Amino acid sequence: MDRIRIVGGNPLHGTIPISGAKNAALPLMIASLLTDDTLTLDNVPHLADVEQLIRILGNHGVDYSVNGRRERQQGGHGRTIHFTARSIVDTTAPYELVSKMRASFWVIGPLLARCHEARVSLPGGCAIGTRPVDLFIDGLRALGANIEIESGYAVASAKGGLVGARYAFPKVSVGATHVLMMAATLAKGETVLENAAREPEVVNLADCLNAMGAKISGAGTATIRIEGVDALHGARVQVIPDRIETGTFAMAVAMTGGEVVLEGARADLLENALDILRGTGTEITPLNHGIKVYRNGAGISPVDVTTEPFPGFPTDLQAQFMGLMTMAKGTSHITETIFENRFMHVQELARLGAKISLNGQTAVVEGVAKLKGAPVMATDLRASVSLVIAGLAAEGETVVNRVYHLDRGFERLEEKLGACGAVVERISG
Ligand SMILES: CC(=O)N[C@H]1[C@@H](OP(=O)(O)OP(=O)(O)OC[C@H]2O[C@@H](n3ccc(=O)[nH]c3=O)[C@H](O)[C@@H]2O)O[C@H](CO)[C@@H](O)[C@@H]1O
Ligand SMILES: C=C(OP(=O)(O)O)C(=O)O
Repeated sequence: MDRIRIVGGNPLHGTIPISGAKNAALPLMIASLLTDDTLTLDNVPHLADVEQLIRILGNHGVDYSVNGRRERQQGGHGRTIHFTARSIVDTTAPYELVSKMRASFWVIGPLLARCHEARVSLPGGCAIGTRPVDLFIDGLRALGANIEIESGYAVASAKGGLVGARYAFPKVSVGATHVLMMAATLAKGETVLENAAREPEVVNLADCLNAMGAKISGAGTATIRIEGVDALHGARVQVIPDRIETGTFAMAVAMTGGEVVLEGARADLLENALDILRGTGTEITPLNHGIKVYRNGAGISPVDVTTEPFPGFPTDLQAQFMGLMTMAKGTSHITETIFENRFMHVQELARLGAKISLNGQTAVVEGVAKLKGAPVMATDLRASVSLVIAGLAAEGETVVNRVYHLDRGFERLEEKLGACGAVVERISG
């Protein structure tokens, strides 16, 4: 199993290209199931989750072809992938494929909308909480689907097709918003989704569906209206830059000091996190083509943070921010409100010398003057990268084990950090 070895202590200087967002690319790829035409996506990151979803979509009959290898080799932005689902050859998404990642469950929406039936294994994904699917089931039932859980599968049907309805999410869910929005595009009549997720990835998906002929308004607000249409057609759509990768590298610079331009990053996708970072003493300057991040030798100020649905502070940056706070000049409180088990990095950061105690869903982080390198274990995607950036700031050698988590969500991580002066290498096997 691959490991990442880091020798910490170097400030970061240079330019890091920001990749297309994993969490935007995945639902866009799934949207290809809604049409027999070709959906072309630009700026698709090269990640294990994307490759896995290609396999899952292939099982349903989606063909794909990839361009852009040359640009990628030259450090350019992502790949262009054409997805074509001429016909759906199988409406079952089997356990072996779906159990590896959460988002694969989302095929249930388009399959039901287009084929009026779906049999989808209950999902896997990062082990950061129980992650139920009740909202998907309730929402799709509101659109007229019959759904039962049988032997670990959601078995769904909608004879005669889905029918538009009003559905108010009892809790904000990104995935359930994606799925209901996709399902409603081909339903009869109007669907109104209330208390919908407002994440930029939802807006990216709505823009994509509209480019395919859907009639969606209000994405990015809590109320989304979808007027069902008879069919969708092909389109060409750009995956938005990854705001979590952006925030992660910004926090790395805040930890190590230095100056880095995050090329292609969009400040409007993570205003809240950038404001919080400014509060720690990090200079953040939006540029035309990205964001500049700078921290001089002065210490890191502690800032309290609570994770919230967008536009609040993202749970996917909580672990990285905790890494930063371990070196602050004082105590900070980090409260996780989205996932009940997303503090697995706490004990690993402690191996590097961090002082963190847990009080329910709040971590109390007492800053220390320095971290010291140690062997650590990656437990999930964002926890893994928090250990990498903490390792960059720690004295001496840190080895992060089980890095396959990282490959799900960070494209060319070692290469990007290495180009900015970090000593970081992958040890295979
Ligand atoms: C691939 C992808 O885009 N993953 C992101 C997506 O995950 P995902 O879409 O799975 O996260 P949700 O927004 O659905 O989860 C939010 C909360 O709702 C709960 N819930 C969700 C569905 C449901 O049917 N019932 C229920 O109770 C979840 O357990 C969680 O407590 O949004 C999360 C929240 O920003 C991010 O951390 C993940 O990186
Ligand atoms: C939790 C994440 O991914 P997933 O929802 O696919 O588990 C993540 O991207 O941080």
